[in-house]
Amino acid sequence: MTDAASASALLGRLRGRLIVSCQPVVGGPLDRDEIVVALAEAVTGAGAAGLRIEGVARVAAVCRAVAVPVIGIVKADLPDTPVRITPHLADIDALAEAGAPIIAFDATDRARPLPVAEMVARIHRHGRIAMADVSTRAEGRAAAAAGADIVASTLAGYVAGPAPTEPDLALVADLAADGFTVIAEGNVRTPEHAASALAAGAFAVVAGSAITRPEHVTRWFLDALGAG
Ligand SMILES: CC(=O)N[C@H](C=O)[C@@H](O)[C@H](O)[C@H](O)COP(=O)(O)O
Repeated sequence: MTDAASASALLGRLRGRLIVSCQPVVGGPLDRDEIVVALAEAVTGAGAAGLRIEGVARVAAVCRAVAVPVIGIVKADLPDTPVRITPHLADIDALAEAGAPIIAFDATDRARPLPVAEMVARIHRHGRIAMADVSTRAEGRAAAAAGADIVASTLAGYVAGPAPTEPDLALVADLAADGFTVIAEGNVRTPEHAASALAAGAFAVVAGSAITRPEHVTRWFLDALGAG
């Protein structure tokens, strides 16, 4: 993908659709490349229009295996910054080389290795679509001003305090009202959440844990039963 027309055609395939994040629990029994590929094949076979995949080797393997657009990310725990999702330019280069047509990165307003504009420029230099994972409307506005093609609610609630358990549909609605291409991501745990996200103005919806992390879903059930 090298031009605006192809980017727009690729995005068009995601409009109003479900994207499934296939990121197994780290270190768990499903945390294997072949299982991520199998999950990708299972959900796309069932109708998922796109995928979100972590790790360069996994992005390459999934891009070879399926025909839907892949959002590629790299996660890294760094000593000097809370930014974890695709923190470096080298990550962008590797994800582009692996074949991801969309590259997502942390675009929060925290101590960061590099300015958001530099990340977007690098993604565009590879002819890829830049997806900014944000936690607030201000971050979404700043990312869009820096040239991001998509803003996503991925990090809402994850910059401080306890991890959220519901999608931030107010943020989705605010970003959509600003006129951005918004992906609702983070704690979309039910089909009703997904439908509500589209109703709030999302362009597309990502669901992850609810589909591809059975350990988390099991915990939700156990908690509801007051068991274990
Ligand atoms: C905060 C963070 O690091 N989010 C990550 C981003 O890639 C993933 O761990 C999430 O699973 C993904 O965003 C999908 O969200 P959920 O699994 O809640 O449907």
